[in-house]
Amino acid sequence: MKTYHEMFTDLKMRKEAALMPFIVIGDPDFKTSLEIAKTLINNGADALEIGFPFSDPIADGATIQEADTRALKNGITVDKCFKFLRKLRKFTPIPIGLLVYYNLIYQRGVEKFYKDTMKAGVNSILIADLPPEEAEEALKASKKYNIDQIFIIAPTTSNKRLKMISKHASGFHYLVSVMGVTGARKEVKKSTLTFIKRVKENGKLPVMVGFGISKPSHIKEITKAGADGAIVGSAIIDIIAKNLDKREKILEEIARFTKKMKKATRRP
Ligand SMILES: O=P(O)(O)OC[C@@H](O)[C@@H](O)c1c[nH]c2ccccc12
Repeated sequence: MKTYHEMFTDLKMRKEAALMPFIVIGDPDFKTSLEIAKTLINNGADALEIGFPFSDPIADGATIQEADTRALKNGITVDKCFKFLRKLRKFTPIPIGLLVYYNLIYQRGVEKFYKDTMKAGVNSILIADLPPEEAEEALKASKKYNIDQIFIIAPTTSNKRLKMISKHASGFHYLVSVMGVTGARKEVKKSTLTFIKRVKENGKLPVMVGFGISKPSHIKEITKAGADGAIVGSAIIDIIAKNLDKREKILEEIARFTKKMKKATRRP
């Protein structure tokens, strides 16, 4: 199993930024989502961010909300999510990060959740709705089980707060490109580029940018501004949603899209 640090070091030598696609377990169904994860890896993903479906995903826009609904309708539970992760880890050594809402962790018990995460060979956890001020118990478990705790940094995060987050975070900084919810966007704002520079100057970890990244040109813009990689969720899930009645097309189109996005991570 590869650490984030090893991944970023390897990529630096190859003059590439990291491509980290995001999918929801069980969307459109358990088996297909595992095939999708493998397709992402086979076509250039450097790491994966894996979402546990949740009924009230407050940080998510319509695309991911609907993915969560599809997965929950398929009967995906937290136990099934861990089963998925164990299968995925057998397939690949690349870093795998979880995206979860705190309720799912709280329900299982913080200690047990982190232990299961460790046993599944997962690298990191990002809890979408848990600020660092309230993360004491989670941080304790993350240290005990050697899981990187990822925290979100938003455009409104002050440098002072960024330093506080830097004290607790490991793995990478998750820079949210814009205020708002997840969802593919047409453009990268100029303000996002200056924000990336600010986090590079004031943070301590490699910077991954997410929220809205949906085209190769977006990846080029953010990496030129200093980002170490991109997290791409909704643009991939839109492909799933569009092809629900012709599932063989899902893998085909995701393969094509991933290759195109990975190509854009090469630094000139
Ligand atoms: O979907 P987008 O706009 O490409 O953004 C990445 C995103 O999907 C993923 O990182 C994510 C999904 N749900 C979240 C909730 C909070 C923070 C991040 C996320």
